[in-house]
Amino acid sequence: MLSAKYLDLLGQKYDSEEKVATEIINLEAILELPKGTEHFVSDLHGEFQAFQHVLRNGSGNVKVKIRDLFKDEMQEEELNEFATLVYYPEEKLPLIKSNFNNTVELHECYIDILERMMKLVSYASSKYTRSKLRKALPKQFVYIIEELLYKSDEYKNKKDYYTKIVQQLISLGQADKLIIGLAYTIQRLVVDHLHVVGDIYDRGPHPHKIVDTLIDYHSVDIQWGNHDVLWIGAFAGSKVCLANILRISARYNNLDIIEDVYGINLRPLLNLAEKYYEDNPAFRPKRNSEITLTEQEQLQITKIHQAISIIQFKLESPIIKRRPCFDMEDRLLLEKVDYDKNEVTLHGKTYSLENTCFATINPEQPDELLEEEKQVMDKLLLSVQHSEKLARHMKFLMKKGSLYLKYNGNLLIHGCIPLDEEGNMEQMEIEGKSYAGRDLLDVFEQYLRYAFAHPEETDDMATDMAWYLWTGEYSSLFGKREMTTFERYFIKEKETHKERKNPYYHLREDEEMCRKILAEFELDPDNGRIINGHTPVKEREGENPIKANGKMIVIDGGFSKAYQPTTGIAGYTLLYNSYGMQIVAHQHFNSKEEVLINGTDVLSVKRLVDEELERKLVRETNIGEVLQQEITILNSLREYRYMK
Ligand SMILES: O=P(O)(O)OC[C@H]1O[C@](O)(COP(=O)(O)O)[C@@H](O)[C@@H]1O
Ligand SMILES: [Mn+2]
Repeated sequence: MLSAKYLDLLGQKYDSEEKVATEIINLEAILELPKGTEHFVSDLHGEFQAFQHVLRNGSGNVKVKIRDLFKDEMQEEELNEFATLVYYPEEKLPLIKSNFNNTVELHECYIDILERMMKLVSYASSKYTRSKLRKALPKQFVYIIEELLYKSDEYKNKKDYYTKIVQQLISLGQADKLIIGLAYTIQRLVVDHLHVVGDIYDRGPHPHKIVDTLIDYHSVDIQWGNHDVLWIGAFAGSKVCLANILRISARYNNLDIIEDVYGINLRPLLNLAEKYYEDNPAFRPKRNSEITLTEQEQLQITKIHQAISIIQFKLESPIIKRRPCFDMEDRLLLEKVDYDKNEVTLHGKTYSLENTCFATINPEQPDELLEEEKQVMDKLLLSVQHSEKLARHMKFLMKKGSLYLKYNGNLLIHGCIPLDEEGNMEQMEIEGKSYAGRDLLDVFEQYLRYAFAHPEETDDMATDMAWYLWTGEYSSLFGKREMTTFERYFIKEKETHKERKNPYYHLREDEEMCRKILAEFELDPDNGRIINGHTPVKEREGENPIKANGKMIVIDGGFSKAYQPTTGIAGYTLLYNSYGMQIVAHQHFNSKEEVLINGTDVLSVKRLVDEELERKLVRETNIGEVLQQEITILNSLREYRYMK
C-alpha cells in the first residue's frame, strides 16, 4: 500500500482526474508499441572511427530502412550516397553540393534530400510516440519538422509546399543545418538503446573519444571489461593498475592518450627510464599506422615501456603476499629468477631469459621499488587522480556501468562466470566468506564501487580487488588461470605464454550449462540468452559466434585492429528488435574518408539468431515493467483522490 503522504505528493503533479487518466492512457498505449531496437557492441579497444561508423549506421539498420523506402526509385549507387549523407552529414553535404554549379539544380537537390529525409524520419519513428520523436528532433527545428511531418499529406501539391519551405530555408541559410539535424535524428531513431559489453580502453588510439560519444548518447549502459576496470582501478588508487595502463599504452604507442588527452605528466617516468634503460627489441612499441615515430621517439617509448613493466612486476608482489585469497603465489616471478644465470624456473622447468632489463632489481629483494621508482609512482598517481577529464570519464563508467546486467531477459557480461570442469560455480573465499556465481560477481562489484569512492585508500582489499578483476583466476572479467605478461617479454618458449582459460569458455558451448547460468541470475532459461564479449571469435577458423543452440552469443569479433588477423573480420555487433535478434559481422573498416568518397559501406553480413513468433512489445521489456508499476501507482492515486 502506498502511503497517503506519497499519494498527496503525487497528487500535486496530477491535480485533476483528467490528468491522471491521460497519463494512464498514455502509458497503456506505450505498452502496446513494439519494443525498441537494442544495439550491442563490445571490445571496442579505442577504435573510435570503426565504432562511430557502426553507431552511425546502426549496424546496417539505417541502410535497411533506406532500402525499404527507396529501392524502387533509387539505384544502388544513389542509395549508398544517401546513406552516407545520413551517416556523415557534415562531410557529405559539401561533397554533394560541389556537384552543382547552378542554383536551380542545387535547390532541386535540396528539395529531394529534404523530402527523403522527412520520409525516413517518419518511417524510422513509426514505432515511437510523438513525444519520443520530438525529443529526438533537432531542437531549433522542431516546429518546422513537425509541420512537414504531420501536415504534408493534407497538401495535394506537396512539391510546392516543400519548395516554398525549402526556398525559405535556403534563403535564410538554414537548409544545411536542418539536413544535418535530421540525419542525426535518423541515427538516433534506428537504435533505441545501446549496450557496450566491455573493453572500451587499451590498444587502440581513441578510447576517450568513444567515452565522449557515449556520454552524449541518448540511451546506453556499459558492462565493464577487464581493460575498463584497469583504468577505473588506476583512478581509484591502485598503483599496479596504473602501471598496467601505462605499460599497455607504451606497448601500443598510445602514450599521447595519457599525456595529451588526460594531461598526465610523464616526465618523471621518462627521466627514470632514461637513466636505467637502453634499447630492447622486446619492448619496442607496436607499429601504429596512424603515427610514424622517429628513432629517438621509438627509443624513448622503449625505455619507458621497460621502466613501467618492471615497476608493475614489483608492485604485484606485495599484493600477492598480503592477499592469500587471490591464490596467485605462482605469479611471484621476480623471486623465481636466478639473476646470475639469467634463468627462471616455472612449474619445475628452467627457461633462460632473454631481453631482460633488470637494472633496478636487487636480487636479494627483487620486489623492492627504488626510492626513485616509488616517487615516480606517487607523482603519477597524484596526476591521474587530478585529471579532470579522466575523472569525468571514469565517473561516467561507474554511473552507467556494472559487472553484469540483466536486460529484457538476457544476461550481459563481458567475460565469464567462473566454473569448474564439472560446470559448478567456482567458490572464492574473500575475507572469511565464500562466494560463487552471482554472489561472487555482486561482491566484486561492491569492492570496486568502494575503491572508487575511496581513492585515497591505495592498499586496501577493495583497491587490490580492482587489480584482481583485471588478472585473477576467478575474475568474471578475465577468467584465465594466469596472465603471462612476464613470460611473453622474457621467455622464448611459447608454451610458457599460454594462458589457460576457465572451463566456462568451453562449457558455454553447452545449452544446459547456459540455462543453469541464466537460472543462477533468476532469468528465464527458455527465453533468455547470455551475451559475452572478451574472447575474439575466430571466424576465420570457422568459429561461430552463436553457441549453445542460441543461448550464448559472443560478440567480440575484434574491433581491435591488432586482433583482426586472428578473427578475420572487423567486429560483430548484435541487434535485437521486436522481430528478434540478428548478429552482424562487419568487414574491415578502413576509414571514414573512404566511405565518404566511394559511398561504399562496410559490408555487413547478417545472421538471424532468432525470430520472435509474435512481435515483442514494450509491455514485455524492462521498461514495460517500470511503466506497469507506474500505472499501478496512478490507479491508486485515482482511487484515493477521485473515487471516494
Ligand atoms: O596482446 P597484448 O596486448 O599483449 O595483450 C595480451 C593480454 O591481453 C589479454 O588477452 C587481456 O586482454 P583482452 O581482455 O582484450 O583479452 C591477456 O589475457 C593477455 O595477457
Ligand atoms: Mn576483455
